[in-house]
Amino acid sequence: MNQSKEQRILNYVLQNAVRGDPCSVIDAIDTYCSQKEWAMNVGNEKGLILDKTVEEINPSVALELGTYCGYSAVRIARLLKAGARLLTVEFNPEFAAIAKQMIEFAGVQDKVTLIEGPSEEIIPQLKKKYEVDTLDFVFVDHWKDRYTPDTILLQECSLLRKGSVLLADNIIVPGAPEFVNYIRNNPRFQCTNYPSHLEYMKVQDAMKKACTLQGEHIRST
Ligand SMILES: Oc1cc(-c2ccc(F)cc2)cc2cncnc12
Ligand SMILES: [Mg+2]
Repeated sequence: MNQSKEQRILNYVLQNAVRGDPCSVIDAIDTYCSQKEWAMNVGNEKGLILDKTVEEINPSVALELGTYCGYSAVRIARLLKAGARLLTVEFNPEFAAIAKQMIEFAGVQDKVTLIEGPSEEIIPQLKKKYEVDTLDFVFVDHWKDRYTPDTILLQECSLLRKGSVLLADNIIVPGAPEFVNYIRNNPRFQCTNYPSHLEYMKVQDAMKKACTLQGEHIRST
């Protein structure tokens, strides 16, 4: 049976990157996906915006929605301080299997908990099953029609505190217009737009950062 694109990406990393070196894994994926086969990793241009946001927040607990091959999980985990952790959620079992190997090869497995399943089922489990109090940072990079419902669900599950930061990919392509409308008009969030380009392409894209101004449990008087 012929290999999937994601398996080919992993094989290229295993043959061209250095085990235990996250940067070499990131570079190998970017090289393969810019020269051989396009894939929906956040890529290096938007990846630098992700890096800056993670370094600014220096999160103790981070959540990623949409693991795919593990590119951004490795990108985030390599920047986490000792004892900090990333929970990453992937719905597609094939993608999750590739990401698990990618994360282990990069040597960041001790910082990353990969959870396979639909985000709407996993988010309500984070407090009890995954011992999360609140999330310092959320990277939103899964199916665009889940951006808004999952942002609402994070609030309903009291997972966002004052200062929690969401960073959403693909604001322009494929686009998340409903999410933009929701977050822009919500007084609970302070938004910042980061124009960029679609990974490995000369197509306009953008990321949106949303800072939580008040937590779920702190009701306005
Ligand atoms: O970064 C992304 C890009 C694209 C995508 C696909 C096809 C196309 F033509 C343009 C863009 C899809 C994504 C789905 N989930 C998460 N991230 C994604
Ligand atoms: Mg994306």
